[in-house]
Amino acid sequence: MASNVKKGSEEEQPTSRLQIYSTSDTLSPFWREKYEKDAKKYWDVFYKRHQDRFFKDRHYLDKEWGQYFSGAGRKVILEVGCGAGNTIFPLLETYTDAFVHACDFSPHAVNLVKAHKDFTDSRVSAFVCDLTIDDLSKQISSSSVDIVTMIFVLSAVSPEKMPLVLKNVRKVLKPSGRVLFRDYATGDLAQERLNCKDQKISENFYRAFYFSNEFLTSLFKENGFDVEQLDLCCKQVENRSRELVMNRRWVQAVFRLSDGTNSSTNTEAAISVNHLGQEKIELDVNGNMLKQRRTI
Ligand SMILES: C[S@@+](CC[C@H](N)C(=O)[O-])C[C@H]1O[C@@H](n2cnc3c(N)ncnc32)[C@H](O)[C@@H]1O
Repeated sequence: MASNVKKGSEEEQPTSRLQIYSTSDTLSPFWREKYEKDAKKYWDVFYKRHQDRFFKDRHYLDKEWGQYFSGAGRKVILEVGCGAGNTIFPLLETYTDAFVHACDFSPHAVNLVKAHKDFTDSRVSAFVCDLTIDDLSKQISSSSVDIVTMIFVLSAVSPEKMPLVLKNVRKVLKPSGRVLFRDYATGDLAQERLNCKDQKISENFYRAFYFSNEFLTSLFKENGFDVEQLDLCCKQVENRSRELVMNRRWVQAVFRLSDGTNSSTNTEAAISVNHLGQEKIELDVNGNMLKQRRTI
């Protein structure tokens, strides 16, 4: 996180309503409607206020997914919910031939991307788009994208509307394309403690969805994707000055367009829990342990 966000400041404390979505929660109609109406506005205010200082550049992408970005030919990437560009600019730097489409429903976020020192029209097309409403194929040719990056964006969309995002993305993905996904997992400290600054989008506005393996697998399968890989990643982060041990959990996954056949065998083998630097546990689709091994 950017150093200008003060640790332990008033600003980080939830002062009002916190709405956490989970597969078992039901939102009251009032809050669902209010969130949907206000989400775009609040994210836009968030970027107006924090500019490009809140999220850190994501330098792990080539380490985690290099095999998908490299290879023959110019790769076309679509970053959905691009924010200030913390995913796209590290990618452009590493893969010097890549072309990136980047969209977000916050006009301020898209302007930050366009104002970035590494932005150039010949390599980036940045545009405003609400993924749940606007048809991506009006901006990008159908079946032309090699890789869609979905980094901490689907958790910002209400569960009822997630299928709309996946259907939208499907239109522009090549048949051989992949969706690279990373987002909050159930049991993340922010879900447990409800006071993490990551959750605060604006005054009185907090938002998150936490994915379970089962929910994520069904969501993508029901919308025409197969699971190629799915890891539950867990990391303990210690903050000595505040005497806190924080359990961060996120899901990292790769999806491809469904070929229409039943690929449950592949899916079972691919799903794993990865306690970083500690152990790797392979689960079947129902979360039962198949194998456990040390990774260090
Ligand atoms: C946590 S930020 C992640 C930004 C970026 N992917 C990154 O790697 O840093 C989530 C982003 O999703 C955007 N977003 C949320 N809902 C959206 C929607 N329905 N359509 C387009 N963008 C959306 C927000 O404006 C925000 O920029």
